[in-house]
Amino acid sequence: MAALTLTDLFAVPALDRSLAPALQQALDGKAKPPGALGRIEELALTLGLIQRRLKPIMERPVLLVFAGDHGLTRSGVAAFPSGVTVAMVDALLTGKASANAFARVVGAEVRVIDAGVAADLSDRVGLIQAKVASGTQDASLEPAMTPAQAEAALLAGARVAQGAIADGADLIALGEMGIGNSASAALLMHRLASEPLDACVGQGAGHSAEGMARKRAVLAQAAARSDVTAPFEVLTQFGGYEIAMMAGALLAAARAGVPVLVDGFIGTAAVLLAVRLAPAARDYCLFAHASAEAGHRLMLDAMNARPLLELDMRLGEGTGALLAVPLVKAACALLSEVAELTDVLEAAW
Ligand SMILES: O=C(O)c1ccc[n+]([C@@H]2O[C@H](COP(=O)([O-])O)[C@@H](O)[C@H]2O)c1
Ligand SMILES: Cc1cc2nc[nH]c2cc1C
Repeated sequence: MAALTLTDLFAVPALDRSLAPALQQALDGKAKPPGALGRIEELALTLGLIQRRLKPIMERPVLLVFAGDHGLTRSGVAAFPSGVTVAMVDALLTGKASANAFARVVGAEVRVIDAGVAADLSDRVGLIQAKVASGTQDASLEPAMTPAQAEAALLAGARVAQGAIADGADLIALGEMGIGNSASAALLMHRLASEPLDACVGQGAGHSAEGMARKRAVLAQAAARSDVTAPFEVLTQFGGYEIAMMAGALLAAARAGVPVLVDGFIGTAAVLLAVRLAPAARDYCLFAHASAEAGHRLMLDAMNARPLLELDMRLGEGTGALLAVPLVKAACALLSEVAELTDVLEAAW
């Protein structure tokens, strides 16, 4: 098979809506008042359209956790040291992180990918090795990555999603781990959603008032360095590798007709990037939760997205996406398992 190119990856087909009337009729005919299952009915219709089936199936959800480091941390945008990225990759690989625990609860598989961690992880068992570089450059001083690195990261993310889908994944959940990536995501949001930088900056994994002031100042310096707004250029200027790979994974899943569960602030920034690169990708996304990170709501609004859950979470790793898996499964079960109202009434009378 010919190697995937960015042109292929950006050619996401528009969602085929031809089954919408039949799906709506099926939902209205179930043993319940029309519309009584609210947003689960909306979700069921979306899943039917994406899978092109009147009875969508959800048997093998797979969480992809992309990990990467950020040169911006050298300028003090994060409260935690970037070594925490490695420690959490090890926790994720050994089943000890929150995402692993939640994945066990909802019956999802977890795959962990080295997108650009600033440490040699070549000896880690079970880690998908896709490192483009050992962390991005410090985006407050220079471009986070080269165009060739951005392209490599988008394509590597696509290949990881294609691999999971080839193994039977029928739902891709996107997660990430990367100290400093809330800073990178804020810069992406600023440029891709055209929001003032201050509205895009939140506390990330945690910050004192002094830390927040430093984060804002460093990001203002980064934003002043380059005025790009075109999505690929915004990625090269502001990073990061795990964000690029999540965007690539979404585009590959959309092309394969596989729905994607979107997690928090950083995952949503990756989706915004993907949607600016290929607008049709938006219709393959299921937005799992509203993160407590300031700016997340506004970023969701930029894509007209209404998240399923609101739990005041701001962890990342895909934890919010995982908690929405049972809702997705329930939406499938509604279309495939619930009786027709006419059959139920006939049986009773
Ligand atoms: O998912 C979110 O909404 C979210 C919001 C804030 C922080 N995080 C996580 O915290 C890390 C980024 O925070 P920071 O302060 O290091 O930029 C990264 O590992 C993310 O997974 C995640
Ligand atoms: C401990 C820790 C765990 C995380 N998981 C995702 N982002 C994280 C950030 C930190 C700091």
